[in-house]
Amino acid sequence: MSKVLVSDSIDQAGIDILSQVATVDVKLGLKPAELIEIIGEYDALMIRSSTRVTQEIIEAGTQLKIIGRAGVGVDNVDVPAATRRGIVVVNSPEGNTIAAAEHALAMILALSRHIPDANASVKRGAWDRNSFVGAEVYKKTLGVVGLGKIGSHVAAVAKTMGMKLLAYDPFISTDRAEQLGCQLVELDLLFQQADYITLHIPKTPETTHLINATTLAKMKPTARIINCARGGIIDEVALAAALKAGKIGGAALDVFESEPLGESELRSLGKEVILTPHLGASTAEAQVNVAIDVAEQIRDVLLGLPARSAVNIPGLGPDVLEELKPYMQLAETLGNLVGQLAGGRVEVLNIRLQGELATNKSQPLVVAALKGLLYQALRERVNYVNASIEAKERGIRVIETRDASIRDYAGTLHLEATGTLGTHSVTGALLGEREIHLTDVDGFPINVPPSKYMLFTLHRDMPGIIGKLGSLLGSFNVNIASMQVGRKIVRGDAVMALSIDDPLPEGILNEIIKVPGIRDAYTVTL
Ligand SMILES: NC(=O)C1=CN([C@@H]2O[C@H](COP(=O)(O)OP(=O)(O)OC[C@H]3O[C@@H](n4cnc5c(N)ncnc54)[C@H](O)[C@@H]3O)[C@@H](O)[C@H]2O)C=CC1
Ligand SMILES: O=C(O)C(=O)COP(=O)(O)O
Repeated sequence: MSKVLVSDSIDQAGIDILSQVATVDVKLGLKPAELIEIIGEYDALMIRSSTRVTQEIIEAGTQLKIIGRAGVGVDNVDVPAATRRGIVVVNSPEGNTIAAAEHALAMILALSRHIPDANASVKRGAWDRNSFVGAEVYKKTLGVVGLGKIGSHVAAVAKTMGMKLLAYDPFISTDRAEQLGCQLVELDLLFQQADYITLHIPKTPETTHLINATTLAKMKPTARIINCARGGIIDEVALAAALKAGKIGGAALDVFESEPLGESELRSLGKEVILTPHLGASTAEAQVNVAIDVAEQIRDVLLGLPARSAVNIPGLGPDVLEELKPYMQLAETLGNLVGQLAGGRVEVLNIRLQGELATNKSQPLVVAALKGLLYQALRERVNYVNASIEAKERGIRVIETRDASIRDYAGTLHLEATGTLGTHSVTGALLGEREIHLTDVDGFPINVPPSKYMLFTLHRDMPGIIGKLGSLLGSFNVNIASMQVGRKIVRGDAVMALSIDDPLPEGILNEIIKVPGIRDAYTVTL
């Protein structure tokens, strides 16, 4: 019989489902070394946000078939390591949406009326009616950063409380924002005008320390910040300094850069600060929802059935998956790449399936391409099940064409994305043992395998330009793993595709564009 390890607190409803098909061990508070020691006995691991599933633990999980995250964020799981091992990672993208939204709303009102401190005061025996004069949210401006599942519910409720709604979300259309009652604005304007700023975005390289000393200085001195999304989006040292200097009116945090929260200036601040221990999803209802959602997926996978909310491996039957998996990985890689090249919000995605890909089994490839395209916006919240729905909700028009004629490769996939910042295209194929190769970028022929960190330049094909770029990167200690030039005619325009060992340090892109002959440059992380 299969064995399942539950290493975080999971509602009994989930345990009961797992017990139908497996022996279930609930072991909470395991240290990493303890988890490494026992994980090899288990076919499945069920977690929330406390257990950190590192590459080391995944490699020790020699029998693991599935990791189930009873919640949204899988940033505590080394998903690429799981994918390399063929371990499916599933989550519950919507099970705790209402809970998290209501926690953010509760924080807004608790901050406004100093409820935690007033409560503590009365419980200490005081009757102090002067120290807790609050503020109304009515007719105040709420700035919603991230208008996804949770942000849009917060906006809907705040609107009923008479708040004016501003939103910033580079991947949402103006129409969609207006449907949600929000005026879509640039982030700086939101910071300048909002009385309350509530964060509902994933933690990504772009959103890390989005709230910092510089952005805090743009806000009203009376502004209040709420973070029920992810620790790290706010620079907590800068926030504490701004609060102590009276540059910010208040903050309510449910998530922290390091959890459990260690030593922090935030603890010493008064009624203008509310701190909760990552309770956004901690309602009875949400915990039943996510436990059942994920336990059912673990049960299905252990029974050899596909999972419905896999974040890394599509929920297809084993045979179909075996046949399509390499092409789906190609499609997802190309979707991720073209999404980053296009930048901003994509409005149209043209997908051309060529040669052996032009079959009636194209739908999983289209879904995989959309999942890759939406990854920058939604991270682990987008999966093979909801990618098409999310694309539709975001107003992305998908145009699919098939051409069974075979050209340079047996089967190629061409994606063209038109977004608010322009149009870009990529083509790819599988070579040899089904190795992914990029074969064209923006109409320029190349033939390179994708790597995690890549740099693309559009430049004039002229002597010395490769050397200048190489020297510039070298001066910033950027190591080039490979480089290739694609051009259509000699001395015309050309594209350079470089694989680099590490992410491009901040600010270098601007230096690259200053190199004579270089027209544009893009850095991507795949
Ligand atoms: N505190 C807690 O216990 C909980 C926290 N969460 C966290 O809340 C966050 C939001 O969750 P959902 O609404 O379900 O996710 P979602 O994926 O539905 O929404 C995220 C939104 O952020 C937008 N976005 C992505 N990058 C952005 C950027 N740089 N600037 C502005 N917008 C950006 C996306 O376009 C998307 O609309 C996630 O990080 C999730 O992990 C979710 C549940 C409970
Ligand atoms: O679902 C999420 O992203 C959460 O942050 C919820 O975390 P938890 O399951 O309550 O540890």
